[in-house]
Amino acid sequence: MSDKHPAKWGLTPQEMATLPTVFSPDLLSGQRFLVTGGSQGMGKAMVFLLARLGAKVMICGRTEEKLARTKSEVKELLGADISYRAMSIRDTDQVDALLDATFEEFGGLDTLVNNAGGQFPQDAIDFTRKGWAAVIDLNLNGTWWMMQGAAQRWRDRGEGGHIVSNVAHVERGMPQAAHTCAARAGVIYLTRTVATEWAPLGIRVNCVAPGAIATEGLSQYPPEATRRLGNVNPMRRMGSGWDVAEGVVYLSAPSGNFITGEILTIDGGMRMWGTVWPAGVPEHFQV
Ligand SMILES: CCCCC/C=C/C(=O)SCCNC(=O)CCNC(=O)[C@H](O)C(C)(C)COP(=O)(O)OP(=O)(O)OC[C@H]1O[C@@H](n2cnc3c(N)ncnc32)[C@H](O)[C@@H]1OP(=O)(O)O
Ligand SMILES: NC(=O)C1=CN([C@@H]2O[C@H](COP(=O)(O)OP(=O)(O)OC[C@H]3O[C@@H](n4cnc5c(N)ncnc54)[C@H](OP(=O)(O)O)[C@@H]3O)[C@@H](O)[C@H]2O)C=CC1
Repeated sequence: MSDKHPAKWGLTPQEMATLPTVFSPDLLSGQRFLVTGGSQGMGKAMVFLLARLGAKVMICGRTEEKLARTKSEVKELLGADISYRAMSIRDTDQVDALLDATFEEFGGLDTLVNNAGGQFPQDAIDFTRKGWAAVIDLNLNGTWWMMQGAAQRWRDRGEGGHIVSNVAHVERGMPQAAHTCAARAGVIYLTRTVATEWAPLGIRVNCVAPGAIATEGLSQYPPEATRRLGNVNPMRRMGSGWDVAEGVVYLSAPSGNFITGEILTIDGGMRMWGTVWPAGVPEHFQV
């Protein structure tokens, strides 16, 4: 992937339908997945991969049009049927309705993928209370409502399950994204805690932590910032939604059966070298 600023970010449906995968075609046959934010970006790559591997998939997002488009593309290119529901993970009533609808339609759920999220770039010193609250509500609270709601249903039905949440590489902090960094750290430590609490229930809980990934979501960021994203890790390129989708499958398939409380970092080495400045590099740090 080049580090140039493309006219359109992300993978095409045709690419997601044909990209090579290390997994065998029937790996997830009969497995039931719920992917939040499955209508674009990494979530959509997960949906295509899961459908290609035989899984039943429910997706959600706020925009019905994008969900319907994803459903028809999956049908047209893979011949598979997926389900969707327009909702916001920030609304607890809508979270309950989504989980109830999914368990009812599929007769249960095997893996919840918490992928929906986002933020805006800003220096922390300038955050408004409303802006801080919006990012925490989406990335920490919304993710938690989904985690807890799924776990309660599994417990009440006497069934186990798996949760994988898409967070971000936050070990070194993330300048101009302190709100999301705080929220993602919260999800990481929820994961590490409930992985223990919920082990007796047969529920595994993991995260994937991406670095800079080329998705449609990047169109919300200024070109002067995204132009640098191919240079924020030692590999000096961005990852793709497919890289993250394969990580989610690895944790969710039998390959992940003895993995819980884990954070699978998929960042091209950004933990070691490179800093994302989503609003642009301040003068002090320019070389
Ligand atoms: C951080 C860099 C990591 C590396 C690159 C990562 C990239 C990605 O993660 S891309 C994929 C994710 N997609 C996005 O991040 C884009 C989507 N972003 C959002 O949806 C918003 O940022 C959201 C989280 C705030 C959504 O909440 P919503 O309820 O829709 O928020 P509002 O638009 O109503 O705004 C509420 C409040 O938030 C403040 N605010 C929003 N945008 C900005 C901004 N661009 N700059 C500064 N402040 C912002 C503001 O206080 C808003 O209140 P009002 O001013 O009264 O509207
Ligand atoms: N791209 C990157 O480099 C990185 C991304 N991440 C994180 O990974 C996740 C996926 O990223 P990416 O694919 O780039 O994101 P995108 O912005 O491309 O996609 C986000 C998806 O989430 C949905 N969504 C957003 N808000 C809500 C909500 N309140 N309720 C339900 N669905 C919602 C969107 O649909 P709709 O707008 O219709 O609701 C969309 O389907 C996000 O959490 C992101 O912040 C982490 C590190 C790096």
